Amino acid sequence: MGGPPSLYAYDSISDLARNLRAFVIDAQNQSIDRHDVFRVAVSGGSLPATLAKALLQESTGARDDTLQFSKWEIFFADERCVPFDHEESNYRLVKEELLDKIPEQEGKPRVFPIDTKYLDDVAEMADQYEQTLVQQFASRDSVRIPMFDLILLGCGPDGHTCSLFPGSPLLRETDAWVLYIEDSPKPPPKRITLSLPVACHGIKIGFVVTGGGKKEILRQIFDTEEGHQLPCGLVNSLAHERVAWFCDTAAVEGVQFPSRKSPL
Ligand SMILES: O=C(O)[C@H](O)[C@@H](O)[C@H](O)[C@H](O)COP(=O)(O)O
Repeated sequence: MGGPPSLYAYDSISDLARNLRAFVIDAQNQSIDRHDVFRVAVSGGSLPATLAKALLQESTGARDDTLQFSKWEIFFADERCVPFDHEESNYRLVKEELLDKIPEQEGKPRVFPIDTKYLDDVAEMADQYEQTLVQQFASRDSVRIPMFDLILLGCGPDGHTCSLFPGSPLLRETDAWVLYIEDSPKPPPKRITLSLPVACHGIKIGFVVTGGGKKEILRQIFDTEEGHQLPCGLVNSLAHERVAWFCDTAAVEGVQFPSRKSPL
């Protein structure tokens, strides 16, 4: 039995971004001290923009406020099966919101996009990305399942995360690391996603959720038994205290589960 996840709520997006920055840099420093690399998985949706607000702020120069992007390896928690330059591409979003704006002196991360050259064969796309993860994780650490240093996720209004949707058979997968879906309820229909065990296998997992449109689903996820069965609720139940939720006050309105301010 692990402890409960942490729920942080802020009055403004800039407060949220400041605290998310501290959380990410703390995870970064611990990872670099541990194995000289920081392996992060990111999702799409509104997350890349909020993450960019957090990471592109000016540094105070202190170690606990310094990003070492040259030690970062960025992976994708999910991707929409569209070309890289398509407006729905998560890679494009992360690139335009964040990667292209990192100041040169902070170094360049290594980026591992989900290769979309097999657009007609989504099973092949998922296999290829699993091979990328095998090369980056298993060969180095001989692991049964990749362990990211940090996984950053969003929460859909139905409680989905990555491209793992409520009631999907994909939620029962225990073996494969990377899965595909061809009938996603959120467009576009074809998507690639980390499996639930991999999405829960981060040393730290951070959800970023903002706006009043999420308050009902957050209430379900945190305060009800049924909510624990939703994909986001399953991440909470499987990863326990390794999970931190960064929300604004609009998103947690009506949530009984106690929220706090500081992640560190
Ligand atoms: O590519 C995607 O669609 C996602 O990775 C998805 O899981 C997203 O994170 C949630 O739908 C939340 O999206 P919002 O933050 O935009 O609501």
